Order: sequence, then structure tokens, then C-alpha cells
Amino acid sequence: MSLEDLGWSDFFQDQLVQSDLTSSDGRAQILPVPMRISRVQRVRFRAISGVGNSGGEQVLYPPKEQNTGDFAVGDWVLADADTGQVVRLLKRKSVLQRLMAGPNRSEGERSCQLIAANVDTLFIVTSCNADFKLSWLDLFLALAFEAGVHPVIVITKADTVESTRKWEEQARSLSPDLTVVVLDARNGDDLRQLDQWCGPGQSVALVGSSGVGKSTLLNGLAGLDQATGSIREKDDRGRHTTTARSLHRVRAGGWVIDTPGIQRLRLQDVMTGIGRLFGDITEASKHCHFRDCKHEKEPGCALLEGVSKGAISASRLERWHNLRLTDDTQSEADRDTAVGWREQLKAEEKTKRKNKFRKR
Ligand SMILES: Nc1nc2c(ncn2[C@@H]2O[C@H](COP(=O)(O)OP(=O)(O)OP(=O)(O)O)[C@@H](O)[C@H]2O)c(=O)[nH]1
Ligand SMILES: [Zn+2]
Repeated sequence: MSLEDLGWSDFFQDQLVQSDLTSSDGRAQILPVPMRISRVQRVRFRAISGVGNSGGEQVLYPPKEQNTGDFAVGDWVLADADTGQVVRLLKRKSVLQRLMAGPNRSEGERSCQLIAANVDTLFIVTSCNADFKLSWLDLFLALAFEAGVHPVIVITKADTVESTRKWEEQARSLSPDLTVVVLDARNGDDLRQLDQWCGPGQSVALVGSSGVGKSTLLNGLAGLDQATGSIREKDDRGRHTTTARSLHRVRAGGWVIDTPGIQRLRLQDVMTGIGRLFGDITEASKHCHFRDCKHEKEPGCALLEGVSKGAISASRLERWHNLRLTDDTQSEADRDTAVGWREQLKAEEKTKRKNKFRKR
């Protein structure tokens, strides 16, 4: 396996300084050794080195002033291969992270939880059943937008419904040009649709709530043991081993990072991404007459005006309000507003339907 197979590119090579490069036997070498983090634990982590092995992991320790919380699966580090000491963390191409700003934390206490680093694509996994929720998808789309990572909505369990159209259309309506893939995660041929994001050097992170089929997808993509459901990979002697790592090599040549601890996000975790995902609404809301406008029925509300003029889609505005409604970190007052707004929208739609009926 080469460094490039592991995801190394000019972006990382350009961060090396002269003293990182040595030559032995006339061959250029990078010392300390570039390695990619495959698992983060409490006091140490594990990493895969691209040179001279076939994917075996090595235990590493963070530099003195840092702890493992400063590192994410997918990170590139330079490390001393003999002692396992990390010398330096390389700048990230992308990082999926959530802002931990819970209701009991003050503004100054904001901190980030790292989810995955140096990822090209985020597979947002949901299925054709009750766990398909637009507000859940919106939050993960916001996460991808915030990180500058390409989102792909993967809808599993296509085989359990007569038609997948309803799910597909709802997902597509979330954002223009959004990529949506519908499949049976247990079917190898269906999974080939995902290969285009999983080629050599490419990295994908996988998120989804419990039971949607993440392990099934991962096992299928990696060509692993479906029967036992365990993640089995070849160690450096070619033997099969069950691993608990989070960075998995897949059949198409790339890497998939699973994120078992991240099944749910709160609005506050991804505020910047929400701002981008709903850019038109965020921008228009700056022109509301009242600074603290709740966009419910206030005079001079630029959002309601936008809807009535057709400049803002009513369903997008409803989604935006719904996000606040489903968020348990929102204040009581904000949630009431969101409820009020939803009811108003419903009433308006009812009137519209009635009028239409009368015209006939
Ligand atoms: N019919 C059908 N079943 C599926 C599909 N994908 C997953 N399943 C089944 O759904 C169940 C849950 O799948 P998992 O892959 O374990 O789901 P998960 O998201 O990893 O769940 P957690 O480990 O709880 O996070 C298993 O019994 C799978 O066989 C699919 O596309 N079609
Ligand atoms: Zn307003």
C-alpha cells in the first residue's frame, strides 16, 4: 500500500519541511513517518502507515501538550515509528466536527467534538421507513456543508417497500443537486452505486441512526463477513482479524470511517452549516423590521414577505422552523413560536385548499 492509497496528496506533502525529508540508500524518505489515525482511544490512538505494510495498525501517543481529543480518525500525523510518539499533526483538508455548546454552557465554553478528518464524502444513511426524518437529514447536511464535504444521502431497505419514489423525492427536495442513492444494503450489485466515492485515496465518513444498515453497508463495501456482522480485515500477514478500528479499507480501494457515537445532532452543534444550507432564509432574515423577529406574524417580516412574493419557498421555511421545533436545546419561547408558525401555515394551506374547492 502506498501513501497515496491511504489518502496522502500534495496537500499533505506541501506541509513537509526540509528536515522531514532524508535520504537513505539514495532513496528519499519522510522521517518521522506519515501515518493516518484509524482509531482514537482515551490516552492513545492507533494509526496505519502507508509504507511497507499492508494496513497493520500501530499504537501512537499524542505529543506532550496535547491529548487524544485533539485528534480525529482520518487525521494525518508524523510520528516516530519506534517509540510511537506523534511529532506533529498535519493541517486537515476537511474536518467533520460539532460545536458542543449545550444549554448549560456559556458562550466562552464552546468546544468542538471531532468526528472525522480529511474526508471527501459524507454518506448520510437513512432507510425507507419510520427513521426517515427530514429534520434529521437537514442537521447532517448542515454538518457536511460546514465541513465543505460532499454529502450523499443513502437510503437503505429499498427492498422492503413497493416504491421508493416517495423517499427519494423527499430527500432530493432538501437541496438542489443533492446526490441521493436508494439501495438494498445487503445487495452487492446495489452497493456498486457507491464505488464512485470509494476509489483509491478517497475517504468517506458514514453516519446514520441505529438499525438503518450502517454495518451492513460497511461490511458490503469492504467485502467483509456479512454472516457474523463483524468487521473483518486482513492483517499484515494476510490473516483475517476482527478489528474495532474506525477507518476501514473498502473493496474499491478507498476508506470508510464509521462514526458509531454520532447518531444525532442538535441545531446548536451545526449552526454555521445551517446558515449555509438555508442561506437564502438566513440572508433575508437580516432584513426583518424587528431585530428579534420570530418570523411568525410580525409586521415587516422579510421571510413572510418573501414567501408571499414567491421568493422563499414555504416548505423550506417550514423545514427551518421545524428544525427549531425538534431541537431540545431551544428555549421554550422559540419552540412555541415554531409551533405557532406551523399551525399558521397549516391553516393557510387549509384555506387555500378550500378556496380551490370552491372555485371548481
Ligand atoms: N431488507 C433489508 N434489510 C437491511 C438492509 N440494510 C440493513 N438491513 C438489516 O437491518 C438490520 C440492521 O442493520 P445494521 O447494519 O446492523 O444497522 P446499523 O445501522 O449498523 O445499526 P447499529 O449497529 O445499531 O448502529 C440488520 O438485520 C440488517 O440485515 C436493507 O437494505 N434491506
Ligand atoms: Zn421575520
